[in-house]
Amino acid sequence: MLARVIAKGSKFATLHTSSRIIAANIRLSTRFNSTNRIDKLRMSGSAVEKDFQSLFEKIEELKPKFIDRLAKSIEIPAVSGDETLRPQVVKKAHYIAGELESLGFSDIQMKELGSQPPPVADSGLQLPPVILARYGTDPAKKTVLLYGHYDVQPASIEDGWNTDPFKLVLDEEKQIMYGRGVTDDSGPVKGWLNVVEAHRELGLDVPVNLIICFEGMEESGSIGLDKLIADEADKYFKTVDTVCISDNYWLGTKKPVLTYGLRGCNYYQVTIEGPGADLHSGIFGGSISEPMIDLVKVLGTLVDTKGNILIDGIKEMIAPVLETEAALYDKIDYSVDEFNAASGSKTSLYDNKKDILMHRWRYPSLSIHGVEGAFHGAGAKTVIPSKVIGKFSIRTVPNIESAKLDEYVIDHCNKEFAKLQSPNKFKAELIHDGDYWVSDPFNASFSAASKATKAVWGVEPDLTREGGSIPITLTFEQELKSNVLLLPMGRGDDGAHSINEKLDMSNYLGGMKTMAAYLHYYAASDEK
Ligand SMILES: NCC(=O)N[C@@H](Cc1c[nH]cn1)C(=O)O
Ligand SMILES: [Zn+2]
Ligand SMILES: [Zn+2]
Repeated sequence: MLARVIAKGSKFATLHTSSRIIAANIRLSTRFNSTNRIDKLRMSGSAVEKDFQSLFEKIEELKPKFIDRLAKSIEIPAVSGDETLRPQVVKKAHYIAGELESLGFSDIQMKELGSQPPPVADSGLQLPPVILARYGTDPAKKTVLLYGHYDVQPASIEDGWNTDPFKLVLDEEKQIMYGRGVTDDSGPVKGWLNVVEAHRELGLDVPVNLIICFEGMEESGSIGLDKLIADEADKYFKTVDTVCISDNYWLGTKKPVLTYGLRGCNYYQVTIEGPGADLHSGIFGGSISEPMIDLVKVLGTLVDTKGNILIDGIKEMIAPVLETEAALYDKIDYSVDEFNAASGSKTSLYDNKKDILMHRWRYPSLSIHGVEGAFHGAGAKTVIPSKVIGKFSIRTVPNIESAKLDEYVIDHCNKEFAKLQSPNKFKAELIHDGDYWVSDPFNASFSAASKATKAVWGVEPDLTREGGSIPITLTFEQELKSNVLLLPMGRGDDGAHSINEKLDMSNYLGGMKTMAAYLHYYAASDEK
């Protein structure tokens, strides 16, 4: 099936110790003061780069096929957070496994993770499989584990999409692809497959062994994957030298980045249950205790309008800002204008780059996401919802302890609800969690990615942290005792999780070239 085309003319340790972070920051500031370190790591180059031209040309030549491959993927609504769509998530897993097989991958295993733990409506709901596969098993080569996720965030046209979110639409004039998952994370996942295909078409050896680990629950907290990685650390993953994840974005729209840190994410729900059914507000309003009113009151105690989290104990766990760290932000290529453009507004809480970046990378945030069971349609339905579930999450940073955070959050909610003296039933609970990750970006893998970026984009990448979360990153680092590199494909304005998610063609093609060059530079490096 071909992509729909818009006609021309239309429009960085689980509790990472402070000392490790200090060391990383000092090294980072050294890097920013001079490029000596990365230059020292730079190998001669020419032998490594001899195949780049043909590889890059082949990637360009295969563009129609690569668009088509992405289009097929976008058409499967693999929304992990929607229980009714679980069969689609499983379908997409099998579809990708088929593609891996036809591209010559071996030892393809669909690892089952059992049933999804509560809270879940269907207690027997099976988790989607984790796809494991190998490309090459040459003991003389290094082995790179490629992680990605094939599930996506929910999307519907009613949210304000200009096009069907589950159809890839190519704006020919702007050379931009739209669709749920194009940048997060189907584009990058397909990118790795395409890189292998380009090598095969050229009869060119992939210079490293690849191990694929693609999961279908990333957007829902990577439930079940921690255990699989621990179980397979000395088995399927035994030979892994490094892990590369392409599941985040450039900071802005112009400059490529490599990423060495992520915030964590603990996601909670509060359930308030009252009347036996939804009621007529004219008959019962004023004489019944309304769950939605209780919920609004409780949610209103979590955070203020300036983004300050109002739950006791959290602020005290945040790692102090170091002088060396503070200096880093000035050197990052980013602006308030880019932030505003990406948000489509001028509603920033801060008027300078440093504060925006610090509140994205190194301070926690609390967001209120939605209310299940509440009236949310058009019109003016005079209903009193009988049961409502409020959803919110906290993005975590060094040195917030996840278990302590859960305790503080749930205690806070229980206390605030008790103050209401409501007869309604109340429960506050954690849905899923994933730790923050901050790493030292001075190793062979980051060095290879830096050279690859220079080779493709002509600039040294900025080293960034990311406000989002990839829950499994720390698990890979700890269980496999290997470095993890975040090598993003898309741009900061791609609208991941939002409406009209996009991926610029230049980022899809350039991203694949960078991935390919990375594998070659890493293979040629003296270090692991
Ligand atoms: N591209 C990474 C990403 O979007 N990660 C999600 C992970 C998550 C955690 N809880 C729910 N989803 C993110 O929201 O950062
Ligand atoms: Zn993602
Ligand atoms: Zn995502």
